[in-house]
Amino acid sequence: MASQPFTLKWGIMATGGIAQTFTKDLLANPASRDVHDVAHKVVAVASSSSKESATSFLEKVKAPEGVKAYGSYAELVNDPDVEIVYVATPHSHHFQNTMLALEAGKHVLCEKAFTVNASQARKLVETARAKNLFLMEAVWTRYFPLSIKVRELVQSGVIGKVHRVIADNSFDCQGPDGTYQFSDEHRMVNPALAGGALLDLGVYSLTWLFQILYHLQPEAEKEAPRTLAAINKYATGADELTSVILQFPKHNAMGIALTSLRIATNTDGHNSGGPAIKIQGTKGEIHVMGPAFSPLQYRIVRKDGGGKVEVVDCPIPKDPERDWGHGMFWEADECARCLRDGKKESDTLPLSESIAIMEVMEEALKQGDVKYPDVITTDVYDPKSPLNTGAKY
Ligand SMILES: NC(=O)C1=CN([C@@H]2O[C@H](COP(=O)(O)OP(=O)(O)OC[C@H]3O[C@@H](n4cnc5c(N)ncnc54)[C@H](OP(=O)(O)O)[C@@H]3O)[C@@H](O)[C@H]2O)C=CC1
Ligand SMILES: O=C1OC[C@@H](O)[C@H](O)[C@H]1O
Repeated sequence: MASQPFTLKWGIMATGGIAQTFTKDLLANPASRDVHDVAHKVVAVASSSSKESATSFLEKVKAPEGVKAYGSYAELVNDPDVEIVYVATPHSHHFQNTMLALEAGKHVLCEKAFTVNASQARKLVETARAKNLFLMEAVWTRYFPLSIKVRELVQSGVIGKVHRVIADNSFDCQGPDGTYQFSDEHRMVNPALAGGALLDLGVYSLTWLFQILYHLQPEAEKEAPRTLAAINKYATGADELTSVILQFPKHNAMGIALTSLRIATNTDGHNSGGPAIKIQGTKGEIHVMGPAFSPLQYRIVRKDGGGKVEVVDCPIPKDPERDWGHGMFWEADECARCLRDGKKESDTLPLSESIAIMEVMEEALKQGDVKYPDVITTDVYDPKSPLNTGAKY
């Protein structure tokens, strides 16, 4: 007889778009993605706006009976049934919200971008380690079977030594008059919510650079990159057209990360313009078709392939009962496996790597003179911060 799966009990912090998407993935049957060793239970959700928002969230995601709805983040982190908190607030809030959960003794999966700057990231990691708690940045793309396969292919030498990775994750968000489809208050462009292309979208371009050029470096030869950035800013002061070059001189490798809110990676949204990611080695290339955050196909182009391209599709499985499957469940499965195995961080995205990525983004934003308000950049934890209580700031 098969043994029972290890079941992880989740608390959801915030009720916005991605909280709904992720929670629906948690509620999908793991068997529909051929996972049988771990499972997930949603035990509570909290809204900083009102208990009603949390209740309406549970209706929207078609949660089963018995899931608790809270009107504050403090109640959620103090619920003894919650084992791990999924932090699904804007970037501005990640540091204070994750600290709130860690201080209450909860494990945390925190949405990308991990924090607003590197010192906040270091503080989170120090706190999680001091308290012996699990912590992971929710970069779901890393846990896609496609990403795992591409990393394996690169490591096995199929395309030889990789010298360059070019990755783009850009959206065309502008209306006919050049302003954006969303207001200046929206989290995408509002500096008070750490808005901007780099922290929201560019983090995925950097994910591809890092998971190939940095993650696969042997531990003894780890080399942090030099960062060179160019940034054009929107009227609000947030970055809107951002390019970052990462140089790894010891490994003779270079990465180019592109992101923008003005111009899309592919103008027709169908990859007609080519891949979003190109991984270029001495024996060939791997092309990953966009979007960079949720890719469904890669192609291997061999130098001696005579023009033939190997095309591999990696669809995201759906739970037929719920007619749902978005691909965020793989990162949730990673959290469950780590906790089952007593691990406090994921090997696929170690905390040191989340810090290294935040160091790059902080440096790039500094070079582009992008500034955020003190209330969201501080690395001093305050349980009563408006970012934790939902008060205006
Ligand atoms: N992995 C992925 O594919 C995606 C990840 N993300 C990431 O998820 C996070 C949230 O994004 P998304 O869900 O799109 O954002 P939304 O604006 O849809 O939701 C954010 C939620 O955060 C809470 N919140 C608390 N304080 C504030 C505030 N001052 N302003 C706005 N919201 C606040 C609100 O919930 P409440 O009122 O209930 O407290 C709100 O609903 C970001 O870090 C983003 O980068 C976003 C989209 C996709
Ligand atoms: O993480 C993300 O991926 C998908 C995008 O639509 C979204 O803006 C971003 O936050």
